[in-house]
Amino acid sequence: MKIVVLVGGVGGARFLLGVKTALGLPAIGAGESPHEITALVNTGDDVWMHGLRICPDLDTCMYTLGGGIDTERGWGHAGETWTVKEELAAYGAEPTWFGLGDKDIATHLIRSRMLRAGYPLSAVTEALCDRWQPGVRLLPMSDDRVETHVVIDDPENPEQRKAVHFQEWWVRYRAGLPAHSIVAVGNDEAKPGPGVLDALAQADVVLLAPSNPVVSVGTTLGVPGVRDALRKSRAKVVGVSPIIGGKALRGMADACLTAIGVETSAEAVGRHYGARSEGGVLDGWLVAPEDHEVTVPGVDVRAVPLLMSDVDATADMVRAAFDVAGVSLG
Ligand SMILES: C[C@H](OP(=O)(O)OP(=O)(O)OC[C@H]1O[C@@H](n2cnc3c(=O)[nH]c(N)nc32)[C@H](O)[C@@H]1O)C(=O)O
Repeated sequence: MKIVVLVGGVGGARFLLGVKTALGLPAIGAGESPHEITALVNTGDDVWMHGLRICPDLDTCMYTLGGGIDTERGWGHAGETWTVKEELAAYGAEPTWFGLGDKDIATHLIRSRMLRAGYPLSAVTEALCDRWQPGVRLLPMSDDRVETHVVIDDPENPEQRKAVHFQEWWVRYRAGLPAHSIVAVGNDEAKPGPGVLDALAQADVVLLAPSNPVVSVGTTLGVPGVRDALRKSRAKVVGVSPIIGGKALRGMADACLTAIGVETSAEAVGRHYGARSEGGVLDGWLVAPEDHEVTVPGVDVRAVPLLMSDVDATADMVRAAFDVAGVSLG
């Protein structure tokens, strides 16, 4: 079976651990399987800092699936040290609000060197995955530069608005400054990355991980051609709600939803994605038991436990999604 999953960072990576487990693969690392998992990974959070190209969602997926993640934080390397960050701060080199660990910097150094040598991000990702063996094909949504920006009131001059990179809004300001709008700069002209459209065309089932519906899954769907390919796919498309009982489980997805005028509820996010039969992308939508009254016109809504408390619980969630999609593992 060919499974395609649209993912962001931490929640997306944890969901992929469950997909692997549901398919009988080891959660960490590679393994023999008749099944093929392809993750279409958001790159709208990517940023240049200190001359390095940083791809938070790709790296979080790669480290998590390859067994190198700091499981407490959910991002960055296990056993990380921060000498370079401290030295940069001692020089007064901005930005000081973004934590780049020493081990993590090695990944960014290799990526930046390869990008500068002319390799596309997809090839760089493949090369980095040679080390981590994630057991999932990680495809950047695009090789083209797409960077999400957020329009806020300028904290230094509240009379004016300014656009800041998503990372500055999210990490520096903890999404605490109201977003007037969120714009994925470059999305309109981006081309889907190599393999992205083929994966969607050949998929037996497509899953939307419980990642941020605006700045992760939404950005990938915003790459021209991706939404159409998904809508045309012969596979059923099942989404998993990142919102339970009216709240995001981690992060500040509510601030992103508010910025695009969508309520923070499983129903509103399901309706935002919309039914495939009505121009949207969903055939099925998994919500948590407390959201069992949710309806999304044209979509098969099922209530199942949605807490990714461990890989087995997450694998159960994935099996429920397969059930809604009508696929069996044989
Ligand atoms: C900006 C960042 O987005 P993204 O990179 O998409 O982050 P995640 O992939 O971590 O998704 C955030 C999203 O995930 C939801 N979440 C987290 N844990 C669970 C869980 O156990 N079950 C479930 N159904 N959803 C979960 C969480 O509510 C967030 O909305 C970001 O938003 O952090």
